[in-house]
Amino acid sequence: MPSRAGARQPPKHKPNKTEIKKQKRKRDHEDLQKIEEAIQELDPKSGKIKTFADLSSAISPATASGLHSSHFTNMTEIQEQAIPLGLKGKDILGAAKTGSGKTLAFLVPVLEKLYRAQWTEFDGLGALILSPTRELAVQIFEVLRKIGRHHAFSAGLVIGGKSLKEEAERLIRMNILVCTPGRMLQHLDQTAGFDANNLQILVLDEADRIMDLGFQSAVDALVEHLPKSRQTLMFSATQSKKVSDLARLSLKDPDYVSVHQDATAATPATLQQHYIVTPLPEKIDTLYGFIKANVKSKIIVFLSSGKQVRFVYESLRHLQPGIPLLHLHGRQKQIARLEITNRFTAAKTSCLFATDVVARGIDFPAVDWVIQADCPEDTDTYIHRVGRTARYESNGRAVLFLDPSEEEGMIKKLEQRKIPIQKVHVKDKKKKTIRNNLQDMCFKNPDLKYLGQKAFISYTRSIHLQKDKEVFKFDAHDWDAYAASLGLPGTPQIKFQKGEDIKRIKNAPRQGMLSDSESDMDLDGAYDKKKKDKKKQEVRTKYDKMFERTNQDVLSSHYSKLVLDGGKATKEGGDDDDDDDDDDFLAVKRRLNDDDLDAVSGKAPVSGAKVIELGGDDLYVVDSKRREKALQSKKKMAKFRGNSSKLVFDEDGNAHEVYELQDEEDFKQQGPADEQRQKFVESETVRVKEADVDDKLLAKQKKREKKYKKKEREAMEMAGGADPRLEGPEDGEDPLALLRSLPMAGEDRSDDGASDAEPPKKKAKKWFQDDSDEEDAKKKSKGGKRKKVFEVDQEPETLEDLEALAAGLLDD
Ligand SMILES: Nc1ncnc2c1ncn2[C@@H]1O[C@H](COP(=O)(O)OP(=O)(O)OP(=O)(O)O)[C@@H](O)[C@H]1O
Repeated sequence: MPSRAGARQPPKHKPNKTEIKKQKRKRDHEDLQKIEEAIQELDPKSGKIKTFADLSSAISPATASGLHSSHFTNMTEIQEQAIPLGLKGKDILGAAKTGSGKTLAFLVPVLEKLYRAQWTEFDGLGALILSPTRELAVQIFEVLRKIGRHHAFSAGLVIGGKSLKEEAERLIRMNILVCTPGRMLQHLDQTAGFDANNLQILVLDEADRIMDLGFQSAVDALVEHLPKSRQTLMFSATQSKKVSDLARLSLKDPDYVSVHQDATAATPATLQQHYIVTPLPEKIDTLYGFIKANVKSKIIVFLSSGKQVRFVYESLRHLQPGIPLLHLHGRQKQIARLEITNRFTAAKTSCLFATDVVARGIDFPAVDWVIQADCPEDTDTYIHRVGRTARYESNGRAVLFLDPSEEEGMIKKLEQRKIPIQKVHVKDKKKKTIRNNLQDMCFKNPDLKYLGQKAFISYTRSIHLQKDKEVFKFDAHDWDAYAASLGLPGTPQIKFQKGEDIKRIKNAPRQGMLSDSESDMDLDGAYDKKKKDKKKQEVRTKYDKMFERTNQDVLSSHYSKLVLDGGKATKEGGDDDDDDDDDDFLAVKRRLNDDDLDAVSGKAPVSGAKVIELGGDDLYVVDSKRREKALQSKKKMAKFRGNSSKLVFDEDGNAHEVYELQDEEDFKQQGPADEQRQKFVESETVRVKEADVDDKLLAKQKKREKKYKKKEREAMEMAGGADPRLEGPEDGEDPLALLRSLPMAGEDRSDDGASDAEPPKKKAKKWFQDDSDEEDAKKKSKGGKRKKVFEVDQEPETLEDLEALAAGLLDD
């Protein structure tokens, strides 16, 4: 088509900023509209949604590209079902096998919820994701960072480990938070300007764990801070539909999404599951044998408590099985825990001894074996533990160690859950005992022995407290043999406390029984207002801190416990929250040879320790040189002893303060105050004068004695001083006794006793040799040389005089 030359073009309209914004808003609005429509059309049951690309019209471009760049293409079953429902704004109870991708199943709906609400940094907290452990929270946060990288939301991790203030500063600006319940509650309670009033979506990963007793109070209090009109997603491999839990979280008509039907197990098909029957006293041998036979593998060994973990790790480490060993439990510092998690993640071959702190959710890559050396408390725990291997389509193997008494009960329970498990036997030629090595190590290393004792106690205690008596039969075990198998010189005695405490612990099995691992689960970070207030009131001295300080050696936490036990703190309800609650329930009779320890028998186990009684109820235990030194320092211990006061004793032996205040009435009866004062001054003047005379006499006497002793010493030196009797007094003897009993020249030895008691009389000026010397001299003059007689003008008084005299004798 010809162009019309010279025709005027209509002027081009340049949109101003406001118009641009308007257009963008319109476009955004239209986009959101389209997304909403696509979501409405999603049908999870259609079987057509298999890949993330199938969702592309129902999710934001930012999420789609985040998933794509993280190499997530196909969806897992739980994702296929849960993501569409989540996008539709439904509350969800999601249950799917371990390692089946539940994390993405809730993270995609979280990102999309905020995206569609056009959430900005000024809108505050929009999504909250709760995890029972710090490790799992970190892992969820990492996945969120990956798939959410193209979004503009701010996201944070709140798991403690930093100061509340430091966390608080950043918290206020966050749109999405991944956190542990206790720490989150603490912020909601204490951080100014931080609230969750606008929260759009709440997620509970490992929901059954978060909803159980251990977290009950924290979760209930936390929910009170959240708005009722929100979406709630709960996920776990062992999800229950407990109505009470749903009510507590005010879930609205939730969709139950379960991808393992009742006919199939909650464990992945790619997982091979076995069990070994090994009597408790042989367990550590079996474990060591297994590790030695699999040194080219990546293994996780689950034990029932942190103390078990520490003992097994420390003792097997000394035996150098030829595979890097790691250990993880809740009493370790946060940094150490993360470091160990990272090291095990990166390792190709390694054996990690752990409590249930890593039983749930943690996605260690390429784990070959999961060993449950201590039987899990229930089948749920079994499922989560074995789920650390055979994750997302990979293979894995799991072995459960059972005592003969546990076999029937546990296998029955596992069969009820349709868990396919096979019995296997340890090959005879692979059996090897390490009992002698352990005994030897415990003998040489008291710290290890101590750990063994603690491990023994914590194990017996956990068996006793287990609820499932069909599986855990306390009386079926040979505890002596078990103690011996750990290398212990004797069986620590166990004392069961009576009364309400047991009930309380039994009713709250998780809090009481698995204290080590529970504390891992953020219970140590759990916010307990009462505890906090109480702590504030307690004044802690430098020495309290010294005894509380951990990592000095393996025993330190025990010291502080003993100090508290022995001291008033426990008696007055002192808060011993730093240690686990072993001794809440069981206590060990102390097996101590030391007489000192009798005073505290029955309080706690420690052998070879000294107990120093400081007076009153205060007892301090010492078994390191450093502490011993500290306790010997009068200056340091003065703080513990309190201010000293001078006492005087009356004739009956009763102690009185030096200045005891007299009753006013009695005082008045003795006459006017002035008169009394006058009398007092006069009597004291007389007393002082008398005392003065006595003091002078005493001083003179002392001076004389001193002079006399000096002479004796010098005379001895002059006489050769080689008498072997002078080599040193025996312990407890008067060091001068020998000197005094020696014959002195010119001294009358006929009166030995007197010579000891009285100072010698002043001698004549001339000083001769004695009679026996004269006799000697006469004999010598007959047949030989006559002994020279010395005449001296004056008795030698100084060392020089004596030296001169001695020199004269030698000259001869
Ligand atoms: N769609 C997917 N495609 C590929 N890999 C996936 C997909 N979804 C999840 N994964 C991978 O599967 C592994 C397990 O995922 P995830 O940790 O979410 O499992 P889980 O179901 O939460 O397990 P657990 O019950 O133990 O907590 C992870 O390594 C994850 O990266």
